[in-house]
Amino acid sequence: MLQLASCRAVSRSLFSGRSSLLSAYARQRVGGALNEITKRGYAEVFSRKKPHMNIGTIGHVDHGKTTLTAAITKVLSSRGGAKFTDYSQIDKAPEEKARGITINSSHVEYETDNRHYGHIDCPGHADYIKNMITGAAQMDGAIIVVSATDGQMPQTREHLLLARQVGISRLVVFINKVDMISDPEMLELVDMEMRDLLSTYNFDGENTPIIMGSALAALEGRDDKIGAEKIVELTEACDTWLQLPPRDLEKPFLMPIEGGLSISGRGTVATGRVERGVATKGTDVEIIGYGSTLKTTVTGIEMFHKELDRAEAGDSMGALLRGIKREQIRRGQVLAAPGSIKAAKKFLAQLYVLTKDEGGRATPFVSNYRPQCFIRTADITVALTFPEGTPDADSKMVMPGDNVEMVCSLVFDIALEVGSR
Ligand SMILES: Nc1nc2c(ncn2[C@@H]2O[C@H](COP(=O)(O)OP(=O)(O)OP(=O)(O)O)[C@@H](O)[C@H]2O)c(=O)[nH]1
Ligand SMILES: [Mg+2]
Repeated sequence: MLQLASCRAVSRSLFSGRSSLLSAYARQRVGGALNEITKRGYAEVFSRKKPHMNIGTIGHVDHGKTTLTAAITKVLSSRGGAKFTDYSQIDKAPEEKARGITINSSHVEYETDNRHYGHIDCPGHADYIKNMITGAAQMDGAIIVVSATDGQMPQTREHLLLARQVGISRLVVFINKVDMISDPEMLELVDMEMRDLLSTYNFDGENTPIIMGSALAALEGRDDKIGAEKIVELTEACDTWLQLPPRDLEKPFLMPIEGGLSISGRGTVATGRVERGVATKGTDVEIIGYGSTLKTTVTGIEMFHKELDRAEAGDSMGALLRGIKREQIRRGQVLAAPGSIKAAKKFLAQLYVLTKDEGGRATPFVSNYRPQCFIRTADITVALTFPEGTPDADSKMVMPGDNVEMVCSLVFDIALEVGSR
């Protein structure tokens, strides 16, 4: 965990007559890992009648996150709150189909009576943890899926830890595949273990809602008692237990860029979730990070295939940018109000080194250790050294469990400010 202590020198609509920006976006899906806002929408103009919240599915590989995502859209679609998004529309890359696993995180949307949700289905496989972190970093709350047949597994624990680190404070648990378990004691055991594990990672283990059901039964429209009814219970638990975070509407606009694409005849779009502030058509912004700071103007905004006049903190959006080439946009940059934030390569950070039990390292490290550093959507190599004047800096070791201040040197500059995590 890393906290910046100080920065040193250290619709027929918008694009009239043409297909919408984000559907072109979904078609392009360059490099696979782009923020892929669904092309299915139920209205041309995005409605703000219900509060919007970003959630998603996390948990160990094969425990049923994608099946559950599809099942939620199916059950809510029967109540008019979603367009059904089938499993094959979520895991749709050829490699995902061939291997039967999620690699890229996918965005879907649905509505309950109380809220509009953007939902990111994350991969569980340990090899794709980068994509999970980028997905989770955009969530306000999450559903952790755990299979009743396996109970908690390594990525159940790792995802809880990472969820905590990216700032998710509440989760709902879905114990899946209960159709395969006949012994109720087994389910009780998984329930108890999950509550313990939640508490271990500083979530509220006692009060967190745990729903037991079968995502597959719900998706296949059978066994309603463990299928559809449990999905409804799950969405109700999300509505009541997951809290809408305060949105920073007053602060200068900032959107970490998750992806970019070019749409011929129209220009370049940057996508991501707005972290703070508000943008409208005509808002001037800077693109910051990985080199020079570029000045541009937002000329169009879409969210879930729908036109917006304004995007505000918490929204996942695509922003059409004037005079910007696709190559000038890169995941890890930010779009920000001019002058509100600067890029830096070198900074002093407060570090806490996780212990092995907490999901961290088993061994110490020394000066010049070069781990991967995640800052907003950026994923970048950093070299860690001791501050000037540290005695025996060359041989000094940092142990798991230590709290230390270290100088961080990134290989590229990234938008940073005091207090960044
Ligand atoms: N019996 C049973 N099988 C299920 C259930 N839910 C999911 N499955 C099966 O479990 C397998 C994995 O499901 P996925 O939804 O792909 O799992 P995932 O968590 O998204 O996997 P990754 O994204 O690769 O981590 C598939 O074969 C599903 O059909 C369930 O409730 N009961
Ligand atoms: Mg999946």
